[in-house]
This record gives sequence, structure tokens and C-alpha cells, in this order.
Amino acid sequence: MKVFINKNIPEAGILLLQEKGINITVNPTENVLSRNEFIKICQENDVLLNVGANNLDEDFFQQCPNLKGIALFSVGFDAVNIPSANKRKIPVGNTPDVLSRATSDIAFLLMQSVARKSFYSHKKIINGKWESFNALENLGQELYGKTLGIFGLGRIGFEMAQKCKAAFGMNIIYHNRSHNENAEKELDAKYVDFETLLSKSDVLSVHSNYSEENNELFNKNAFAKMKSNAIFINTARGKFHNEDDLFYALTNNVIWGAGLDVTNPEPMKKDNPLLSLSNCCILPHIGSATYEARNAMAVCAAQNIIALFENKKMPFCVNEEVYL
Ligand SMILES: NC(=O)C1=CN([C@@H]2O[C@H](COP(=O)(O)OP(=O)(O)OC[C@H]3O[C@@H](n4cnc5c(N)ncnc54)[C@H](OP(=O)(O)O)[C@@H]3O)[C@@H](O)[C@H]2O)C=CC1
Ligand SMILES: O=C(O)C(=O)CO
Repeated sequence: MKVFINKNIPEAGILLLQEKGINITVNPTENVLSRNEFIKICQENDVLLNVGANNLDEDFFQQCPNLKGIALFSVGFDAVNIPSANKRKIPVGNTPDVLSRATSDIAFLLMQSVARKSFYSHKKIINGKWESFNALENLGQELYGKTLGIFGLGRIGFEMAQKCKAAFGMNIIYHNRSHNENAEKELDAKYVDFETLLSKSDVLSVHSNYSEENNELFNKNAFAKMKSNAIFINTARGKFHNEDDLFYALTNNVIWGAGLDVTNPEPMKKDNPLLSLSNCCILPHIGSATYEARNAMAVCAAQNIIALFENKKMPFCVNEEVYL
């Protein structure tokens, strides 16, 4: 079985695959492959270990009829057309849980960074604008006892809610398609409809899986229903928000601030107007970027491939229906 890894991953995963004698090819160039180059190499392999946001759509599956499995180096699987994989009985593996702490840490970091204007204040020093102490300048807001609203309270959302409750005694409300009974029991999280999530959250943090039907759900209409002191945090996928509408909301006192680890599109251009705002903190999609999380992700991805190699079910599979 031949495995193609389109960008290098931590050694922990490579070693596991090598120990099993699995034939792997890691993209030898530092460059991102063009779509044609990527497809050509996938055609020559049985399994793809995919790092980054390649679009694994129906066209991809049609062009790569030999593929027997996909191991994603991510928990999110929005870039894969799952019905196309299912049609061909191709299992798709992901890396759940191991990155929940790291990603929720970034959501928490952004929340505080926005509340205390920290990125902007740092830029002020760099730009020679640190002047004498002024009682009315650089004022942020405290989060104690405020309401955290989570859109998509699953693994990462739970970790975020737990931290916010422990650190600031925040009240938790959330909106999912179904109830998260564990969060209701452990964190006293209250299920609300989407409109209530918008109108009652002091901090609204997005942690849902992305799918087309939620494209730019956080747009002008949604921001208009939020509190004027609200902080919007998105560490899930950039396509959840409309960036022009977010800019409008941030510059017209519709909402108070925003923290983004994901942008729409990615990568963000360096002259994006959001980068110049005092009330917006942006990071370049580093949610899972810790040694601990990335090593563990590499192990999960390798375990998924090893299972395929041994004719077993992938231990972390997003389309278990292919095994029925
Ligand atoms: N910034 C980064 O580096 C990272 C980003 N991510 C992103 O975070 C996402 C979440 O990961 P994780 O917590 O592990 O996933 P989970 O599946 O554990 O949680 C996702 C939650 O979203 C809810 N949800 C899904 N669809 C909808 C919807 N249409 N409306 C409302 N709620 C919805 C689900 O509940 P229900 O089914 O009941 O609706 C579920 O509780 C990933 O898919 C990925 O996009 C992940 C890791 C790193
Ligand atoms: O896992 C994911 O979905 C990411 O976005 C990166 O870790």
C-alpha cells in the first residue's frame, strides 16, 4: 500500500508508519502543489494523508479512482465531499480530541486579547505611540460573570466553556442542532435558539463544524442582533463569517470587538483592513499549533492509515457508514 503525504508532519507519525513497513512518500518540495500536481501524485497512491485545505471534491474522487482511504491531518473535514467518499466506500479519518485543548486555548487567548485590546496596544509601542499614562485610554472590559455563547458546543466548545467558567465564572449558553447533555450537566450550559444566542452573548465563540448551509452565517443581520459590547470569536472556519460585514460591525459600534484564528479567505492579505483595527485580533490559523497537539495529530493520522493497512476500521473515522 502506497501512502502520499502532501506536506511534512511530525516524526511521531512518520515513524509509526515506517515501523509497519508502509511505503510512504512525503512531498519532497517545500512548495504547495498545484491542483494538477496534487491529483497526479494521488493517482499513483492508495492513500492520501492530507495536510491543509485541499479541496477533496467529487472531481478529485473521480480523478483518483485508485484511492482506498484518506487520513486527514485535522479534525475538520469540511474540505472533503463525504457523499463522494461514501459512494466509493472510501473511509475518511480525522484527528479528534487531541487538539481540543490547544484550539480552545487560542479561542480563550483571543477573547482576552480582544477584551484588553492587547494586539493594538502592542502595535502602539512598535509604532512609537506609547505616551504618558492616560486614565481614559486603552480601556478594555472585564469578563467576570458575563455570558459566553457557544455556536457548536462539541469537543472544542466544551473546553472553551470550561475555561471561561473556571477563569471568569461566565454563564454558558449554546446553540447546536441537538442538546449537549454533558455540558448541561457539567457546566450548567443552557441550550438556546440561534436568535437568543446572538442577543444574549457578551462573548460569542464559534466552534461548530462548517458546512455550506452555514456559509457566512455571521453576517450583517447576525451582527446587528448582537449586543454592542459583544466580542465575536471565530476559531472554527473563516467561511462562518462575512468579512466586509464584520468590518462594518467593528467600525460602526455594532459589536465591540472580534478575535479570529480563521479568516475568509485564508491566507489573509497583509493589507486587509481588519488588521488595522484597534478592536480586532487576528492569528494565522494556529489553533492546533502546539508540539503536543501536532504530535498527537500525527499519531492519530498514522493510526488511521495503519488500520486501513491491516484491513481494520479506522479508529477515528468521520464516515463510519462506509463499513456497513
Ligand atoms: N483553528 C484551528 O486551528 C482549528 C479549528 N477547528 C475547527 O473546529 C471545529 C470543531 O471541532 P470539534 O469541537 O472537534 O468538533 P465537534 O464535532 O466535537 O463539535 C462541533 C459541534 O458543532 C455542532 N454543530 C454542527 N453543525 C451545526 C450546525 N449546523 N448548527 C449548530 N451547531 C452545529 C455539533 O453539534 P450538533 O451535531 O448537535 O449540531 C457539535 O457539537 C472543526 O470542525 C474545525 O472546523 C478544529 C481544530 C483546530
Ligand atoms: O484540525 C482542524 O480542523 C484544523 O483546522 C487545524 O488543526
